[in-house]
Amino acid sequence: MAAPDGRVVSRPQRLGQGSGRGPKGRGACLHPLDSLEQKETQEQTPGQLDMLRKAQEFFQTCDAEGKGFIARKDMQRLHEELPLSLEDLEDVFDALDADGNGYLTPEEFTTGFSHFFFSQNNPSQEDAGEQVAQRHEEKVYQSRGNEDLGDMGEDEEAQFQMLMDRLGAQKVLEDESDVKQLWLQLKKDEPHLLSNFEDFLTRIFSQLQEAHEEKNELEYALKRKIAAYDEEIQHLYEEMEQQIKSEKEQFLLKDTERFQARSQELEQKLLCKEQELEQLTQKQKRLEGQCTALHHDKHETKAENTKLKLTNQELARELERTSWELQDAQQQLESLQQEACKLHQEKEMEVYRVTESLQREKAGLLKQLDFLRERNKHLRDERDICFQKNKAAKANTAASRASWKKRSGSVIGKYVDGRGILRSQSEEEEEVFSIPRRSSLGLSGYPLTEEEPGTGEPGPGGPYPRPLRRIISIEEDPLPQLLDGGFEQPLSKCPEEEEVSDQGVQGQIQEAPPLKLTPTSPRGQPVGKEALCKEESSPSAPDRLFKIVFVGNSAVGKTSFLRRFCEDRFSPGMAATVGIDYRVKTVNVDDSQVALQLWDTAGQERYRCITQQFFRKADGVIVMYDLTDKQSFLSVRRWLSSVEEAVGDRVPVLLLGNKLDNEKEREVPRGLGEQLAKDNNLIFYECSAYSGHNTKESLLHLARFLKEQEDTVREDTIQVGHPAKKKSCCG
Ligand SMILES: Nc1nc2c(ncn2[C@@H]2O[C@H](COP(=O)(O)OP(=O)(O)OP(=O)(O)O)[C@@H](O)[C@H]2O)c(=O)[nH]1
Ligand SMILES: [Ca+2]
Ligand SMILES: [Mg+2]
Repeated sequence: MAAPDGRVVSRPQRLGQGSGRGPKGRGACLHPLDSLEQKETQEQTPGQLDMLRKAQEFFQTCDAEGKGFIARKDMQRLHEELPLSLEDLEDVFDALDADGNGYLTPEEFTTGFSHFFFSQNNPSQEDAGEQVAQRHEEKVYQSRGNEDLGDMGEDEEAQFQMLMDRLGAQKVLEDESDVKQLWLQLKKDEPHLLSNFEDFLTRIFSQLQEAHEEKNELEYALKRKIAAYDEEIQHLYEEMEQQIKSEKEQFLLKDTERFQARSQELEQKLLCKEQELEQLTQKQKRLEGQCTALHHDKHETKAENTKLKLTNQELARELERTSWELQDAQQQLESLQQEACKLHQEKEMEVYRVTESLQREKAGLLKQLDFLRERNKHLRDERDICFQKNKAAKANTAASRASWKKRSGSVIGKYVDGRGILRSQSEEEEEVFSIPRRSSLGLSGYPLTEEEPGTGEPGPGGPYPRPLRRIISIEEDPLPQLLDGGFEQPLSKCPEEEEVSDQGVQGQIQEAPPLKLTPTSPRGQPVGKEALCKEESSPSAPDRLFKIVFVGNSAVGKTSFLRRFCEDRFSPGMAATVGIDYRVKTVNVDDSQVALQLWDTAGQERYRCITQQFFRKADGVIVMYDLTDKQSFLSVRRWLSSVEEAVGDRVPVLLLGNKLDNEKEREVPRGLGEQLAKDNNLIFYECSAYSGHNTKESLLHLARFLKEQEDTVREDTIQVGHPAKKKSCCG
C-alpha cells in the first residue's frame, strides 16, 4: 500500500479489507481434509486422532462454504458451539493466525487447536510444574465429567470455581455456565483431555487478558492521541483565529485608509464642483444681465432700424435720382469723349500735315543741295582745267588729292578727287565695300559719327562750317505731308531722285531748281530720308497713324528691312545707321488706311541712350535679331527690358528674326525665337530683307493689331469705368 509520503507500508491482511489473496493463491494443493487424513494414517495415537477429528469438525463448521480456509468472520460461527464471546473468538483467531495474514489454513487451525492436547502427550518437552498443573486439570476435567452425568457435586463446583479463580475468568467471562458445562462434560467423558482443555482455557484467558490490557493501553494511547490532536487542533484553531483577526485588522486598516483617501478625494472634488457651480452661477447672473441689456438694446435697435429703414428709402430715392444724373453725365461725357477723340485725330492729322510740309521742305532743300553740289562739281572741274594749264602748280594738286582719299566719312569728298576730277562710280563702290560697317548719318543729315572726328569738308573757302548737331526727337513728330493734296506727285518720285543724294551735309541753300542726278554710290543712299512713297492702292488719306520704333543689335538688318518694306528693294552693304531715321508708309488694313511712321534706330551701343527716348511715344516696337548671329538673339532680352523700362507692357512688340535666306549659317533655331516670343507675349516672325519673305506680313500683322487695339480702347473709353486693357499680341 502506498502511503502519501511514498513509503510502502505493509500491514497484516485483515478479513474484509484485503484483496482476497487467500491461501489458495499460495498453491495449497492439498485439501485440508486430505492432509488431516494423511496425518491420521501417520499418527497412530487415538487421542490425537480424536483431537484432529474435533479440530476438523470445528474447521468445517467455520468453513461452511468449503473454501479451504477460515476468515475472521467465519470464526464467529463457533460462537454457538463454544462458550466464547465474539470478542474472545476474535482473540482466538489472532492467536491461531500464526503468520498473521488474516486467514487460517487447516494446518494453522489444527496445529493451534491440537497444541494444547499434544503438549500433554510429550511431557519431556514440558517443565515439571506444567505437568503437575496438567494433571491437576485432568482431574478437574474428570470431576466435571462426572458431575455432568448426574448432579454436580460440591467438590466439583469448588474445583471449577478454583479453576476459574486461577484463570481469572470472572473478569473476562460474564456467563461461566457454558464453560462449566463443557468442562463437566469433558471431565466426565474424556477426563484425559481435561488438563489440555484447562491449559487451553488458561492460555485463552491469559491471552484475552493481554488483549484486554493491550486494548486498554491502545484506548489510553488513542485517548492521549485524541487529546493531543484536540490540543493541536485547538492550537491551530487559535492560531488561525489569530491570523484571521490580524488579517481582518489589516484589511480594516487598509480599507479605512482607502476610504479616507477616497473621501478626501471626493471632498476635494466636491469643493471643486462647488467652486465651479459658484462660477457658473456668477456667469449665469452675468449672462442674465447681458440678456436684459441686449433686450433693451434690441428695443433700441428696433427703433433705430425703423429709422434707418426710412433713411434707406430716402437714400434709395436719392440714389435713383443720382443715377439718373449720372446717366446724363455719362452721356455728356461720352459725347465729350467722342469730341475729344475727333479733336485728337484732327490734331494728329494736323501734326502729320505739318511734319509732312517740313519733310517736303527738307526734300526740296536736299534737292537744292544736290543742285549746289553739282554746280560745285562743275566749278571744280573748271578750276581743275585751269590748274592743269598751270604746270607749276602740278605737284601741289597731287598732294591735295592724296589727303582727300583718307576721309572715308566725308561725303562731298567722295565726288571730288584731289586733282578736281570726278571719281568713277566703281571706284567709290570699292571704297564702300572695303569698309563693311561704315556709319551713315542721322535724320537731319548732320554727321553723328564719332569715329571720324574732324572730317571736314575742305571747300574752297576752308573747312566746311558744321551746323549745330541735333537729333530729331519723336516728340516733334515730323511726318511727311502725306495728307496734303499735292503730296503724291513729287513724293512718288523721291526714291529714285534721292538715290544720289548724300546725307553728309545739308546746306540751307534755297531756290536751286531740283536736278535729276545719276546715282553715284550704293552706300550713298541717305538712311535718314523718308520713304515717302505711298501705296498705289490707297488713293485716300490715312485715317490713323501709328508710330513704330525699330530696335535690335547693329547689322541685324533693320535699315535693310525698312528699305525692303518701303521700297521693295535690297541693297547689300548698307552703312550703319547713325542716330535715328524714319520712314512713313501707308498700308491698307481691313478697308482702312493706316500710316506707319517707322523709326529706324542705330543698333550701335553708343546710340542706346538716344534710342531709349524714342520708345516713350511709340505705339509699337519691333525688336529684330539676326538668326545667323547668336549674340544678336541673346541681346533681345536686353532690348525688351529697355522697352519695358520706358513704356511698361502697354506697347505691342513684334519680334523679327532676319536673314532667313541665309539658312546655312543659321545659329538661332526657330523654336528658340518662338519660345521667347511666347514667354514675353510677342508677335513673332522670321523674315528676310534680302528676299522680302515675311516683311509685309509681319508689319501688317502689327498694324492690324495696333488698329484693333485702338478700336478696343476707343470702345472702352466710351464706356465709363472700364479702363483699357492691353491685348495679347501673339494670341
Ligand atoms: N543675307 C542677308 N543679309 C542682310 C539681310 N538684311 C540685311 N542684311 C545685311 O546685313 C548688313 C547690315 O544691314 P543693315 O540694314 O545696315 O543693318 P542695321 O540693323 O540697320 O544696322 P545698324 O544701322 O547699325 O543698326 C548689311 O550688309 C546687309 O546687306 C537679309 O535679309 N539677308
Ligand atoms: Ca494464517
Ligand atoms: Mg541701320
